[in-house]
Amino acid sequence: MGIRTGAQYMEGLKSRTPEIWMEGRRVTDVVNEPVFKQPIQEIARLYDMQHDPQYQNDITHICTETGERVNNSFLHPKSYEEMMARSKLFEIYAKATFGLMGRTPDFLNVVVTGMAHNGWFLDQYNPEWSVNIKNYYNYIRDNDLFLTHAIINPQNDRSKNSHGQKDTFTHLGAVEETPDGLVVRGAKMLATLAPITDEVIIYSFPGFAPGDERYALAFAIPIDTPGLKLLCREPMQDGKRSLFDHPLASRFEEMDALLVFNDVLIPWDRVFLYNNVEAANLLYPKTGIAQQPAHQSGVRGYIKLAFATEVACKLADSIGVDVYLNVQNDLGELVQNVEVIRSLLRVAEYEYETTASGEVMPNGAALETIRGMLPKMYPRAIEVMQVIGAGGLLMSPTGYDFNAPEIRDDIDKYYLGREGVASLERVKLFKLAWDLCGEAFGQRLLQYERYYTGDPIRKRAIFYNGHKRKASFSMVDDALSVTENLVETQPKLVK
Ligand SMILES: Cc1cc2nc3c(=O)[nH]c(=O)nc-3n(C[C@H](O)[C@H](O)[C@H](O)COP(=O)(O)OP(=O)(O)OC[C@H]3O[C@@H](n4cnc5c(N)ncnc54)[C@H](O)[C@@H]3O)c2cc1C
Ligand SMILES: Nc1c(O)cccc1C(=O)O
Repeated sequence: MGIRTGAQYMEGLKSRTPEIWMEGRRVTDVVNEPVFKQPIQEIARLYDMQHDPQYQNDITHICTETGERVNNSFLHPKSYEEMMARSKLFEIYAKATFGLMGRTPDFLNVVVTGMAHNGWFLDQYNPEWSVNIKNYYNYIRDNDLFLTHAIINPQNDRSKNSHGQKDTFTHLGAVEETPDGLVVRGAKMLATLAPITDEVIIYSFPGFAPGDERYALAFAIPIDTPGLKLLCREPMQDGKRSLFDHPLASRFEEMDALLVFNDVLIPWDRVFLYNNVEAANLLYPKTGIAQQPAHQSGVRGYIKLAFATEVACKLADSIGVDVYLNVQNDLGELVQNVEVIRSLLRVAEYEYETTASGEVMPNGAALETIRGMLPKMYPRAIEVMQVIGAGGLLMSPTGYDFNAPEIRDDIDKYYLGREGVASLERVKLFKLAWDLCGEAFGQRLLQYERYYTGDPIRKRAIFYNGHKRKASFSMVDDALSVTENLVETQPKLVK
């Protein structure tokens, strides 16, 4: 089959019956559910772009195995050119959502592609696992499926491991082995976009301890597998708020869900890892699913940071405050931050690494630096936007007010911006900014940038410890070398 259209993606959603709970009710018609309607359209647009002559050659390629056209996120990069073909796709998809949808299909496609092409790692433990993940990769590539994932345990008692929790099956664990597959029970979070996806893949960041064997799992199942419940958080837009008043929140709500597994049967051919703490801890670092997804999220984060910076600059210009030094200083800092991420991306791509199995990966240190800097830079961009917008962010009329003839003159007169900026233009800009820096929608985007890639504190500590292991500190040695034997040659202190 190969690439799908947006309509085929939506037909796929209609063909499934996932158990979705939101605001205390079952969601049975996800395509027509107001909360999901527009986000589905945004994802459908990404699928349609694969058929658009303007984008097709930049975001898809002909699969050498099947001869079908498939998305570039399924490329297993064996050259700089193939790595850059993925980078181009990441950028085009990110620009289509201003970087505000973090878990677009390309993200997990990259994860599964990485896992599937590093089967050597899984073969060390169980050769069936590498066959299963490779077959799964072929399946989602050839059917162009959209995945969600949940790799975090529910936030119960973080001072204890999974086997130390009060209830054995709070964290998702294996209950029993059957001839047909593995029965699992418990929960995982935080499956972004789960209600509007086709499948879910489960695995974990490193962190298992001896005794956690039953929780050391990696598998994938259809999102409507019997026994799987999706418990959604409170929606951040009800699908009825106008595009005028909420130009971003009304389009890009990325629903997050807790996944609850009630004795769900995972067919053996969908099990990629099981009952092995060492394998579960090494899956992430050893199969490239730390580095390769960080490329996609680095490009996406760059677009999102650049977008937020553009909004802050336009906001300041619209009310004439970017004539002042303090504002110029703040905006200059944001623009430089964007340049830092852009430069790090180029360095990551120019200084790519090739693995023993011939996989080309963007430079790990540069990607890890992006991973550590975006959680600081994006909140900074939002803070500057809030400081510049000041009270004006709370002082906007609604689209309905513009349509009220009795007050239209007042609106046009008192919501005017600087010379040349009509009230409609200024108000639309401030609404764009408010969605990013005021709404719950925008706060989620900020929290996303802090935590989407794991805990930045622990990731930065891992990065430092890795640096300490690898660095030579040779400059210190050089500087100290001139002072060798100084004590012996030191002239006696004569008072
Ligand atoms: C908007 C958003 C979308 C997300 N989307 C997804 C997704 O699609 N799929 C997915 O699997 N995950 C997703 N995540 C979850 C993300 O992976 C986690 O938020 C991240 O890994 C951090 O884990 P946590 O949120 O449970 O924080 P916790 O680990 O509970 O940390 C809470 C606080 O305690 C501290 N802490 C906790 N444990 C330790 C420790 N052992 N040592 C030191 N400090 C500790 C942390 O530093 C932090 O300050 C998403 C998160 C967000 C915010
Ligand atoms: N955040 C990630 C995820 O959710 C899955 C795989 C990798 C990552 C990552 O950022 O490294």
